[in-house]
Amino acid sequence: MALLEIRNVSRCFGDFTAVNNISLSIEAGEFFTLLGPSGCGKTTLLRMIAGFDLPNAGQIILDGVDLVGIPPEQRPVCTVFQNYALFPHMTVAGNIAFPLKMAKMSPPEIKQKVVEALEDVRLIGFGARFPHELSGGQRQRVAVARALVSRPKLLLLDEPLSAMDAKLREQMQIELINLQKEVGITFVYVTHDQTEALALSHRIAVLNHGQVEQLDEPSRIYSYPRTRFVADFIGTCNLFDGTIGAIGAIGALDASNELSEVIVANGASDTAERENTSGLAVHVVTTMPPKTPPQMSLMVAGLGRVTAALPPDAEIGRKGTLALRPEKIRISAVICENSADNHFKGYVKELLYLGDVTVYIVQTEGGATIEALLANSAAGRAKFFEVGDTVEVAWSFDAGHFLYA
Ligand SMILES: Nc1ncnc2c1ncn2[C@@H]1O[C@H](COP(=O)(O)OP(=O)(O)OP(=O)(O)O)[C@@H](O)[C@H]1O
Repeated sequence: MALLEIRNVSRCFGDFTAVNNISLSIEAGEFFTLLGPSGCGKTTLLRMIAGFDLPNAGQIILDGVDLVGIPPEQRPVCTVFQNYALFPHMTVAGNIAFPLKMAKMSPPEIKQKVVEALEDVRLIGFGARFPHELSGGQRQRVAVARALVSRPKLLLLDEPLSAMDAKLREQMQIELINLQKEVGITFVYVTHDQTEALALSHRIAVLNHGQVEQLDEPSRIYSYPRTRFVADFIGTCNLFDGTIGAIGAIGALDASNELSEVIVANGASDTAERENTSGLAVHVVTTMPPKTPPQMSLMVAGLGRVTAALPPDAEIGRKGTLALRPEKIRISAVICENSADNHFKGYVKELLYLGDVTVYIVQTEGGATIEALLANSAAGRAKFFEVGDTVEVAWSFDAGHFLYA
């Protein structure tokens, strides 16, 4: 059984449903993140785990015990907030010792545990300082130490780094990863920052309108978003609405016959009539090397025919979205023909120089807008193209990810 089981939990405020029948499990030792835009319900869910709020329906089970009905201070759960919430009149050591004093631990034991906690967050030597004598990063480390000192089963962190500048945030992210590994306590982390979620988490639940849209490892969330919302919310993504025009290999897809029901079976060498899932007769036309991944062509406004990897349950005429990350797109000057599966001529409409990379917004001849990302360091050049340059954008058939949503 998982350490934390959230079963069919809902929370309504009047007519408004902030958390809508969420179920998820978190394993012991996981760094688990609730990620979503403002108002998606992540803090409400966290508050219910902590006991500061109660669900209207559902169960929250920690280590086999239903927490609903148990007051916050009796739950083996601690929370770290964005604003640190340290006692200003107490020293660092006093702040960290506070929950141990409340638990009536003996003074020598408290002293020992405070030293260990200061070690955990690399603040040895800071015990006698007051919070106002610390930097933001140091204050948050004290808050984490105070939350961890009583060794809760679960540490909840509500946007703990959002008040920090980018550089400090990155440093604190590394510290949190290392700390979680060292202490082995399960972290449930709330953030609206997708890069933070990708960097920190073992698994991420992406929330939208009070529901989980996708629960997965960071790399899968990024590379295989399950919905259009996830593709759009995590990183930057070109999203092309398309209709499946043909199913088969690139060579066999006849441009003059876009809606033909052509199927090329892997390894098939004969010509034969088959039936597709809708019961229609389809024509097997050619031999494919056994390892060639199945493909399809999509009809996309502004681009025309786009070749893509064949998703499950593909059928001619079915609509969906091709999600294509900007870094998967290549740009070249239109001098020689590009041999990639998909290549379109256009011009650079806009660009954004970001130092290490440049974002190019390319308008294709057909009228589509495509965002591409190029690393600048490779050729030691600041930028490869200028606004107005004629270019070709290209990507391989398996660079994108097709969604039915
Ligand atoms: N006590 C409350 N009374 C009424 N509505 C509430 C209450 N608490 C939260 N809400 C609403 O529930 C929704 C979810 O709020 P929640 O704080 O969980 O969002 P969030 O995803 O954490 O957003 P943020 O990142 O902005 O904190 C919001 O629309 C919010 O206005």
